[in-house]
Amino acid sequence: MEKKYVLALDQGTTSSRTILFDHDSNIVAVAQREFTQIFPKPGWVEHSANEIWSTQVGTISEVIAKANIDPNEIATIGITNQRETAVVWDKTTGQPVYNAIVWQSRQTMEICDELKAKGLADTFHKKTGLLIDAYFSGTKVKWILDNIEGAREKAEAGDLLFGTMDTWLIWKLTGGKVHVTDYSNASRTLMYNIRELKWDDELLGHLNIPKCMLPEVKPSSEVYGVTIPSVTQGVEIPISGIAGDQQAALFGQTCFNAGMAKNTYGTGCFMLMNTGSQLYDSKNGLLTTIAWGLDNEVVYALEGSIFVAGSAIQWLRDGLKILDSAPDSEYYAGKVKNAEGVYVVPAFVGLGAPYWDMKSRGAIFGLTRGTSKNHIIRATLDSLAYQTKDVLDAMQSDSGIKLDSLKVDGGAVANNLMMQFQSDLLGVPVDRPKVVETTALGACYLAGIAVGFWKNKEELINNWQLDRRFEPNMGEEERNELYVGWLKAVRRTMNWL
Ligand SMILES: Nc1ncnc2c1ncn2[C@@H]1O[C@H](COP(=O)(O)OP(=O)(O)O)[C@@H](O)[C@H]1O
Ligand SMILES: O=P(O)(O)OC[C@H](O)CO
Repeated sequence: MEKKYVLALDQGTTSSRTILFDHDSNIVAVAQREFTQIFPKPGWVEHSANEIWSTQVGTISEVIAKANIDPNEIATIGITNQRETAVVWDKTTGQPVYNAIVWQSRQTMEICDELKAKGLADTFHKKTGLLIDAYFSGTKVKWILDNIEGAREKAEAGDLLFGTMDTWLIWKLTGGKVHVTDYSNASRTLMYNIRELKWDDELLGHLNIPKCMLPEVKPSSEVYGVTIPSVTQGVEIPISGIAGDQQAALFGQTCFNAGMAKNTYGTGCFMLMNTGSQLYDSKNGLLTTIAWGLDNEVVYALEGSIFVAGSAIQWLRDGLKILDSAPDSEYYAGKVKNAEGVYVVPAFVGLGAPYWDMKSRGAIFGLTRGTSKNHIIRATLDSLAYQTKDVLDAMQSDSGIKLDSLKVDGGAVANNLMMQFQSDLLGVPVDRPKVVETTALGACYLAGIAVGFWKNKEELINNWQLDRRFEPNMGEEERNELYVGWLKAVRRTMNWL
């Protein structure tokens, strides 16, 4: 039967999505299921790996039914995922030994402090391109082995497996046969040497993690295995693409050349710049990471990771209950001229790039008797733009490359007011593509290339289409004044705990 489609599984922080794309990169059908966010203690964030699996597999059948296609028409599957989130499971029973510890979670802060106190920051940084921070998987795995009774003995006996969500899903999709990840996900674990492309024995020693529990690391585009028919409507479908969601979005935005960058506004906000074969050692708090492995080469990226972006809008909705829905934020924010001196610093789980302060916490500044909920909503939206300026400035300084426009994507870019403010604040145009599901698209491209559905990446460039360009419309003086206020506000949240 003619292969007409590629299926992308996008396992995000708040929902599992499956999207069916055709050969021209059009979305044919989407299914999405949210899952429980577990907050056992302040600053801790966990997910049930079994619920992640059940929501993801549920969306596969849903999408096939919605699109009304024969599953035999699906050429292949690409996987993309929230990165760093770590699960450890028993390879015989298939049961996780503990919840998945989410990238945002701060429960390994003490382990990080201990590693830093031993003077290991440079060693980890040189080998992994990362910093010692609770964000990355390594200390999460150590925490599970240290805290769950019997886990360390079992891990050492080879009975437990570790995976990020790509690895977990592929293991489940293949009926427990395949235990793999790709370079882009491995590069977020704090255990992978991004220069020598191997799990690093010295770092594993410092973290006390047995190597036998780690997945095999592969390029981002090759056939890793096939699904068991029971999960894909009675048909075996190859799985041939894997990338962490932010790297997948870089690929989906067709940022194939060094110097090209994108910014994704989802739960968090992540700016990545393709740096080709070059590894930049950031002087400004950015990470060096692997973008993808393809065509026998590894492409590197510079990354600015912002922990709280769209989730600050969710906080307005679910925490403060001053919004019914995230899109309503645009309406309320538009009722005021600007934030009128109010700044929201959403450091709910500390601050990521470029500050890297696990001990800062969120704050609202500049309140007066005239402050309304509209100002707070406006200032919360503005915080996405300010945080983006922080990382863009760092990136331009590190790379010496001045961007003449910024490609954006992710759920929150639907907000026109926020996009306009972003362009005003950066002083460069902001380009929003027609398909903002670039994460899923990137996974789809990587998978499609592996099986010849698309010839090569050059064929994909023409599929990128502009939806809207936001042009800057703010004077230099106003921009600087606003930004100075933001920097002052951020400084005051730091080292709070
Ligand atoms: N119109 C909007 N304005 C502002 N934020 C929005 C809007 N629509 C969605 N969001 C935010 O975008 C996020 C969802 O984006 P998505 O790319 O699906 O995230 P993720 O992949 O991290 O789960 C949510 O945090 C939500 O609050
Ligand atoms: O779920 P998202 O889209 O916010 O992405 C999470 C990141 O991969 C965390 O590093």
